Amino acid sequence: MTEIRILLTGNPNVGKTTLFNSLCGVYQHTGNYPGVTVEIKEGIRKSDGQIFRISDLPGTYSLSAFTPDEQVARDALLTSHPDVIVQIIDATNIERNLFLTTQLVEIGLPVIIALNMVDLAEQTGIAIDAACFSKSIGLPVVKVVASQGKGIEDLVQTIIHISQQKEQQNPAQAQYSSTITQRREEISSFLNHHTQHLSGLTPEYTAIRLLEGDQKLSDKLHHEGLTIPVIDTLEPAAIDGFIQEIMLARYATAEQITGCSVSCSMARIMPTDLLDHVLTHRFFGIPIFLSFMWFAFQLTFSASAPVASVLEIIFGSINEFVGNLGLGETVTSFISDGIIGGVGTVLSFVPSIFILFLLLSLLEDSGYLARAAFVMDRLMHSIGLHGRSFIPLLIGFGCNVPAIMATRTLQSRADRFITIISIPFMSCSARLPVYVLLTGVFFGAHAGTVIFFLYILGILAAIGTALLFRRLIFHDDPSPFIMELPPYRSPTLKAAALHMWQRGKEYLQRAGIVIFGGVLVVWVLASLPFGVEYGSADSLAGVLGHLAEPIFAPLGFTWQLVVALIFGFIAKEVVVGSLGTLYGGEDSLAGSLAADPSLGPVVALAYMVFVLLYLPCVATLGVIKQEMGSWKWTGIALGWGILVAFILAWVTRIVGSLIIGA
Ligand SMILES: Nc1nc2c(ncn2[C@@H]2O[C@H](COP(=O)(O)OP(=O)(O)OP(=O)(O)O)[C@@H](O)[C@H]2O)c(=O)[nH]1
Ligand SMILES: [Mg+2]
Repeated sequence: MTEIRILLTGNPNVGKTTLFNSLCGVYQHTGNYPGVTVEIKEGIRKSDGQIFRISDLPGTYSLSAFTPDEQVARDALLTSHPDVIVQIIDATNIERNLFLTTQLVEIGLPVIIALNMVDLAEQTGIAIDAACFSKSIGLPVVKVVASQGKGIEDLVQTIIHISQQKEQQNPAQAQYSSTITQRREEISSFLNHHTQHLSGLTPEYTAIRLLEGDQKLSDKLHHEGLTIPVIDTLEPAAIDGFIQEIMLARYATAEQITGCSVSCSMARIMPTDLLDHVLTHRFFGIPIFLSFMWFAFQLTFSASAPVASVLEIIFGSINEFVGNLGLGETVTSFISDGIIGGVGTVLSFVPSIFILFLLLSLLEDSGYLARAAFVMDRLMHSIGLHGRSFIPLLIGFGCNVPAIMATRTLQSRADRFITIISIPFMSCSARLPVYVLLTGVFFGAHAGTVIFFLYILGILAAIGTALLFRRLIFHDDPSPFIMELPPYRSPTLKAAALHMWQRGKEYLQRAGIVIFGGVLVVWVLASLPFGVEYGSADSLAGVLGHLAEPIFAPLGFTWQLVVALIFGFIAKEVVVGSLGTLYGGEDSLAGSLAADPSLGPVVALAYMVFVLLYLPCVATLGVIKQEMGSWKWTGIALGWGILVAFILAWVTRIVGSLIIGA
């Protein structure tokens, strides 16, 4: 078997990852907004007697990289020397995508165009003559619909064909003015004598990249002791002029190619514009966004509460059954308090998590969330957060770990840090079970609304944090933000369900290992030392809880709540798991909570506020350290979370008691 190495590249949000998934038969996260993939993902396909080693790159508009994710794409394209580059082009937006093509063809490696989303292009009345397009661009063009797996076979055959072909491609190149051509020759003839410094790039190509302002490349050459003609001798203003000129030449080429092969029967579709007008309206935009979110939480709670109570009844009967088996005290307690009380409780919230994920996936795939980002941008910019930060913040609703990785789409370190420290306040799905449990017990019909406000509080805490840190530490203004709105795409239930399943599966897997481990520790602590009553104040868990209780006295938390918080650090699902274990006994967990005289709506609310804000789980802390590269900032993020949680939970308790007492 021969091996073919392929890079999938293209602008953001054109369907690279969807195509990658189709080619490799795997699942990587996709979403209808730019910046979903921020790292290179590798995959393998074996077919037709070949091994295809495929890399999915983050999206990029050009090779002049500005953000960390674009740099990853640029470096892979310039330094990894693949056999074939496949550029995925959005068929509804060909001309803009071709700007990147004009850069790719200059590298000198074989390029194939995968023209994706032809289904959408056809719906909007854009007709593309692939043969004519291929001829005018001088590259093979394959039409595909990645989301339906159409055209994949054609693409694979083309890849095989091109990788075996020996002769050079002859693609349409950008036509530069005589000044640029002359400068280019000057630099490349100099580089001809120094090819050992070019790491496989041709002198001509290196010359044009330098004229285009590739800082990384010129830094590298300087570092190796070279003085580059033109670049090092001319004024920066002159170089800026070259950058402009080259860009214009690229656009002109893109326009020329598109002109002869694409015809539009309709100028633009109106419904999108009209819809955007409403959804991104200056005044209505935010209320509309909030209503969508409120509706999502209401639905999550009302649809999942019945399922959760059925599961609770089932677990109750298993408990009774195990109790009657006469297995001995420790084994019975292990099964009913540890496994069923702990892990079972966590699992009974799986339906809520799945429903929330399904709703978020539908909103995301339709393109609405990107509009929400746009609406929030106006607001966020005025308070010192970068508009682009909104997408990582939103991803935080699912899990904080990928959200923090998604900050790689931000350019400045200040923007990144401010976003990273704000993300843990976004209520990830692991916290939802705590809300569903406690609001169900203490807030009855208002449960959905209380959950909604907790999410809003999380968003406000995130925004407040950004504001404060921007003013206190970084002083500068957020860098300018350009975000393009992705097209509306009618979400398919299949894609959304797949999305939901993938995210839900992670939750289940965690429930299997991490949560079971965490809950087991709590069960052991509640059972030791031998001879004490399970979960009593004399058990190790009781002692630990009582030790920490004074700290939490102003908040009114019982020692069981405190122990659950401590172990919630492993993963936030462990909070309900521990409560299930510690409040075990005859009654159901909900029943025991309702019967505990030290608990009531006010303490429950303060507890939920604390759980929402207090600290990111271990995994999140790990990734903060990885992305910030410093323990100092990781410590600041950790301490800040605890401080905010404490203050806001305390305020909740005071204000709540005043209202209830009044
Ligand atoms: N209608 C239609 N939708 C598609 C097609 N291919 C992808 N999509 C959708 O387009 C959106 C973007 O897809 P992704 O695969 O995440 O795009 P990407 O290029 O990897 O995006 P980044 O990683 O952000 O650069 C998703 O909502 C996909 O479901 C297609 O052929 N037709
Ligand atoms: Mg992607």
